[in-house]
Parts: sequence; C-alpha cells; structure tokens
Amino acid sequence: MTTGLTRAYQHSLNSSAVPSGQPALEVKDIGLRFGGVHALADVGFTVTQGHIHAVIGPNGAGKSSLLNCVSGLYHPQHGSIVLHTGVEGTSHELTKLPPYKIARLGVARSFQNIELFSGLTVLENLMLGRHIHMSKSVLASLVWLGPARRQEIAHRALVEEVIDLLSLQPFRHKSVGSLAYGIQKRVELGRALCLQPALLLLDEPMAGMNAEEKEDMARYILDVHELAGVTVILIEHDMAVVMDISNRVSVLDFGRLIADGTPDEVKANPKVVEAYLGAEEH
Ligand SMILES: Nc1ncnc2c1ncn2[C@@H]1O[C@H](COP(=O)(O)OP(=O)(O)OP(=O)(O)O)[C@@H](O)[C@H]1O
Repeated sequence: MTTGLTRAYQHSLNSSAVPSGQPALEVKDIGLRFGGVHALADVGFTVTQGHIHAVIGPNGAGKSSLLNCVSGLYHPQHGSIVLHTGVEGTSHELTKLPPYKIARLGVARSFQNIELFSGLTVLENLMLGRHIHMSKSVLASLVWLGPARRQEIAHRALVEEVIDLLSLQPFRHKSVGSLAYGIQKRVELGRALCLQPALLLLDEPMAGMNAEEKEDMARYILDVHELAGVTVILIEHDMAVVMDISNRVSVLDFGRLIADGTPDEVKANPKVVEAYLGAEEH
C-alpha cells in the first residue's frame, strides 16, 4: 500500500538518530489539572522509534491535552516527558520548554482544525513549513523578491520531495483555500514533514473526512512511516484505521491510561471494550 515514488530522494525527512526499536519518547506519570478537572492523571507510556503509536479514548479522555503537553502548549503540573533524538546521545525534558524550542528539537504536529495559510499556494505553505531551518532573509524572499536564493533552492529541493511523497504535484500552485478538505489535510501533513521531524504528532488527521479521503490519508501516513521512517503519535477516532495502521495503542479514559499494548492486545482488553469500543457499538 504505497504511492510509487517518482524520484530518488536525497533528503531524510526523519531527523531522529535513535535506532529503530529504541525509546523515542518517554512519558512518565504526567498530571495535568484545569481547576478541578484532572485532564491527565499519572499517565505514562513509551513511544518506540519507528512506530506509529496511536492514542485513543472517548471524548474528553485527555488525548489532545496529552499532545499539547508533548508539544509544549500545556505544561503538566507533575511528571516528565523525555524526548530522545539520538543526536550526540542527548535527551531532552520537554515539560518546561516553550513550543518553539520543542519544535526546534524536531517535534512537529498537525492540528484538529486546519492551520494553513489559505490564501497562499501549496508550495508557499510547504516552504513556510521550513521556517525553523531558514534564515530571516529566506523567509523574506518568499514574500518579497529578495536575496538568499541559493539557500531557498536547497529548501525547495526538500519541499519537492515532500510534494512527491504525498502526491501533491497537481495542487502545487493552487491556493490552499480552494482545495478539497482531504487535500488540505494532506498539505498540513506535508508542512509538518517539511520540518524534518524527529517525532510527528498527528491530532485526528482524518476527522471530518469521507471514507475515500480517510483511506488516502491512512495510506500517506503509512508512507511517511515506512518510506520516510518517521515516528508518529496518532490521535484518531476511527477504530478501524487505528487498529489497521498502528504498531502500538495507548488508551485513555477520564485522563487515566487504562491500556497500552499492540492493537490485538488492546482490542481484547475488557476495560477498553467497556470504556470505548463497547460504547461505540451502542
Ligand atoms: N485549556 C483548557 N482549559 C480547561 N479545561 C481543559 C482545557 N483543555 C482541556 N480541558 C479539559 O480536559 C479534559 C480533556 O480534554 P481533551 O481535549 O484533552 O480530551 P480529548 O480526549 O482530546 O477529547 P476529544 O476527543 O473530544 O477531542 C476535558 O475535560 C477538557 O474539558
């Protein structure tokens, strides 16, 4: 189930140097409160390098809060989140860092709602996805004609590979606002990939999609994982998709981790059936 690449790739889209199978992210005893609401309580699990790791749970279970803790939008009151990038053997404690520093460490994310520049083209949005790696003059040259063309060309080569991987060629010069919803979500995935992530966080990438769009998106996430080797944390409501494409699944319910295992283990766990899968069947 792959997209037939049309070019030989020169750039690695995965910036992690952690060997496959080793811990990439360790979440330990995270606690997050909003007034009296325990959004997360003693949540801990490990994301393995090279995995698609799904986080599932009923509405309000704490899934987005968890991603927000990893990307630095929320700071949990206790616990730790350690990112291993393998670069010079370093690890980073994320819970006190601001979002831009976590992004610089290679944590990229897409949001539940599309957060693209709808008046700009696909290409321009993807180039802006390179912003962390760009000097101000290159950013300026995207908007006004200016210097730094050579640096821009190097960034452009990587962006072209993302366009190829996600089959975005037909849309490159179209303004994002004019594209079908499913394509816009694919552009958002592309923009996150342009960061060359060590870890990619996808928050309900298939929400609001029809069956065909979901199937397409699942295929592209698998390509990102299998061809580009990017480690993914995936929040998704569609159980069939989660069980199909994930290596490991963590289940939250009322802010607590109630199960963590392979898709088959999780499917067979009575707590999960009761809390989530069972609830869907009624
Ligand atoms: N910024 C915030 N302020 C106050 N409460 C919040 C905030 N963010 C999340 N919460 C609360 O934390 C709990 C978990 O919410 P969260 O959005 O993380 O759940 P979720 O599993 O992602 O839900 P959904 O599937 O509906 O998106 C909810 O009770 C929610 O109301």
